[in-house]
Amino acid sequence: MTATVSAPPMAAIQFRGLSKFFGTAETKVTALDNIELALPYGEMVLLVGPSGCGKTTLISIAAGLLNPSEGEVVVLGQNLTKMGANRKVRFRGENIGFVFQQYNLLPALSAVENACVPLLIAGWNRAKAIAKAAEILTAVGLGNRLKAFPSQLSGGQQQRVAIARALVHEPRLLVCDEPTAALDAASGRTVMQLIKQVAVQPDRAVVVVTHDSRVYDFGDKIVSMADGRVVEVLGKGQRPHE
Ligand SMILES: Nc1ncnc2c1ncn2[C@@H]1O[C@H](COP(=O)(O)OP(=O)(O)OP(=O)(O)O)[C@@H](O)[C@H]1O
Repeated sequence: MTATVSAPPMAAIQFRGLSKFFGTAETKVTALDNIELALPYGEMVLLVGPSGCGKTTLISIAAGLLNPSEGEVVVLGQNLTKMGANRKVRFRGENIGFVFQQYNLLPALSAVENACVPLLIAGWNRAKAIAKAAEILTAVGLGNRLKAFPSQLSGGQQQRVAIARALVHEPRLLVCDEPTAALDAASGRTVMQLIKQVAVQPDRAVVVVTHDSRVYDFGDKIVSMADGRVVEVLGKGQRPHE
């Protein structure tokens, strides 16, 4: 009999009464205003909305990179708001993968060396880390470019290396901030397809911040934000009002 992996009972990410302010007094900016939102396992959730509406701030809090000013965030069953700084760093390293608009690859390292960095940081032996990184690079279609340096790869290929690096330690939450912004339409679609194929699993969660309406079709859910608030949560195939 095949073992099936099913979603854990609770939401992958829960924001409860979450607010974030920057600055004080007359310079005070409300980046997030009382967010109540639960994001599920097993889906690709797109976070959309105009520039400055709070998307990056929200995923930075979900990823434990930023603390909220008010409210709570529970990620993969752990309340980050109550977690000490050292534990949070460990939790992040073990459970969260990041993909950004800039690929942030190390230019002196080959594709496979770049992709295995998180494993080396986690203490893996080099040969095992390289083998695992090669496996995931193959899964994202770069099995024949393992030894290429970033400067020898196209933008779309470099983003695929960055995706492999983000997924190599099998994180249960993948957070992507504008992953297709620097790519042409075709490469952007390939990258979204890969994220969907490789990262979306019943016991994992994927959140993608995007301005790129060309990739809205990939969202199982679209959370639309404005002025630090969630304005609507749309199902598959629905489009936000622009
Ligand atoms: N470190 C900071 N200090 C002061 N204000 C900040 C800081 N980070 C974000 N903000 C402000 O908080 C608000 C939300 O910013 P955020 O970057 O989350 O928006 P965004 O929706 O991701 O925008 P974009 O799509 O342009 O990346 C903006 O008004 C921004 O200027």
